[in-house]
Amino acid sequence: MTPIDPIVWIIVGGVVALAAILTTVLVVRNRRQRELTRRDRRPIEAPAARPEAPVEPGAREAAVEAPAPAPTADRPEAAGTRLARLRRRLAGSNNVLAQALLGLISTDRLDADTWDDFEATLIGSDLGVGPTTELVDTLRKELSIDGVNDPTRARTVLREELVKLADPTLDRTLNVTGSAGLPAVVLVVGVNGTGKTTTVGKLARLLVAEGKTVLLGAADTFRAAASEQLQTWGDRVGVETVRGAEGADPASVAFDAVNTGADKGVDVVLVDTAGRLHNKSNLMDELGKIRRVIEKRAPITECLLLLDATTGQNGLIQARVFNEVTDVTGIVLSKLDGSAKGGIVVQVQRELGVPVKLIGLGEGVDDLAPFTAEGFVDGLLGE
Ligand SMILES: Nc1nc2c(ncn2[C@@H]2O[C@H](COP(=O)(O)OP(=O)(O)OP(=O)(O)O)[C@@H](O)[C@H]2O)c(=O)[nH]1
Repeated sequence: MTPIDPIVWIIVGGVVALAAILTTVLVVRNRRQRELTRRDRRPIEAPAARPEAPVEPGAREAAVEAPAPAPTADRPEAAGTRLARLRRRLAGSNNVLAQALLGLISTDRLDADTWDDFEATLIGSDLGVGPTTELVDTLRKELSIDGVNDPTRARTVLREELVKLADPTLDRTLNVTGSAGLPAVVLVVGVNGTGKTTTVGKLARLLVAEGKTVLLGAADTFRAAASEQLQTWGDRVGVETVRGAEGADPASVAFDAVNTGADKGVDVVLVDTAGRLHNKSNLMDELGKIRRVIEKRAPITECLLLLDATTGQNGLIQARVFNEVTDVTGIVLSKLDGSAKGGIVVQVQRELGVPVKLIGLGEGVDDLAPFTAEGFVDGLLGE
């Protein structure tokens, strides 16, 4: 056998060593690659929560105006708490009417001057001349028999008479139940700035909390910001808002909203309108068209007229015009907070023959309450 040349041994040894090195390198690289892949697949950990910064007074309200990203409704305050808070607000120190009423029952001598002052205050509170005269006559009669020496008796008589004036017999049910598989349609009308958009938002929130499905229609196409404002409410409450382009025909947006609501099977469609009071025939045309077009798809179950309590007699004149041009089924009296014009409740119901169904007592999301004659009077008298 021929001995193998040492050179050949060296070459073979080198090849084997090179192969071993290459194999080791490949194994290590593969292992690293697998490790990296495994790390990538690990779920991303949420960053540690940052401690909440202290909230400036009013900052929460401002944050509330921003559209909420998630379409989930925040639940309104419980009805009892809300009403108690609103009652306190109604009896607030800036309410001239409440002060005059409480002044009367706490005085120990009723002379002609006291009655004159009382009468003037009631007229100033927009109670109207007729209801004021009725109230003063009844109180004079009742209290001259019993005297005001007994403040509890005086308060009882005053409460009874005021409740009668606010008329507890009126049906104030909000008609938000549709029929024949169609949604209920609530049309909200009124002069600009009275609080229509805000009320639609607050009402949507209450309806959602009652378990109803709601859709908003932004038929106030006159003011671009109005439909944005409504959309913001819709986002916060977690309901869809149907909008049109700025300057679009309000009737067509209203129809789209009701049509979408009917197709989607929602319970209630709330339609916000512009209701500019250019002149009576324009208003009649605009609201008439909106009504006709909506009713091609579903009947309007409730037409709410917004009335700003602070505008007094002017507001009443506007309300009369709206009531003449469209079939109003309920009044929403906004801005009763801090207004000395609470008497308007009585006057507007008598003049228009339409019940006040809701009252607005502030700009906050929960500052809308159903109206009841007893609750309103108790609020005024601070009970
Ligand atoms: N204090 C108080 N302010 C209210 C109340 N309701 C509404 N407002 C405020 O009134 C202003 C007008 O309200 P909007 O809802 O924009 O009124 P609108 O009728 O829709 O107005 P247009 O879109 O111009 O027709 C807003 O600043 C509201 O926050 C209320 O009950 N009390």
